[in-house]
Amino acid sequence: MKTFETLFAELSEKAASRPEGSDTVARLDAGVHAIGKKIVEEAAEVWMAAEHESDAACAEEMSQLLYHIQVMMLAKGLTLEDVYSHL
Ligand SMILES: N=c1c2ncn([C@@H]3O[C@H](COP(=O)(O)OP(=O)(O)OP(=O)(O)O)[C@@H](O)[C@H]3O)c2ncn1[C@@H]1O[C@H](COP(=O)(O)O)[C@@H](O)[C@H]1O
Repeated sequence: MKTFETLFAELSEKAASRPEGSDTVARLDAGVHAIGKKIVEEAAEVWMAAEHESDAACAEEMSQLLYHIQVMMLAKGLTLEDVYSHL
C-alpha cells in the first residue's frame, strides 16, 4: 500500500523527470495559486464527506487532500522533514 512517504518520493521523481501525461507535472506548471485553490476545494470535500457521506468516501477525499498538499510541498520546494519538524 502506498504511504505518505512513498507517494512523496513518486511525486518528487515525476517533478524531476516530467513524464508526458503526468497530472502532477501539469499541476506544478499551473503554479501555487492553482494548487492552493485545489487544496481549499479538497478540504471542503473532506468536510462535506465527513458530514454527509460514507467513511470510505471521506477517506478517499482525505487521500486527495494529502495528494494536493504534497503537490504544494513540491511547488514550494519543501521536504518531508520541513513539514514533519512541526508535528
Ligand atoms: N494520488 C493521486 C491523486 N489524488 C488526487 N489526484 C488528482 O485530484 C483529482 C481529484 O480531484 P476532484 O475529485 O476534484 O476531480 P476533478 O474535479 O476532476 O479535478 P480537476 O482535475 O478538475 O482538478 C483527481 O482527478 C486527480 O487529478 C491525484 N492525482 C494523482 N495521484 C497519484 O499521484 C501519482 C502520480 O500521478 P501522475 O502525476 O498523474 O502520474 C500516482 O501514484 C497517482 O495515483
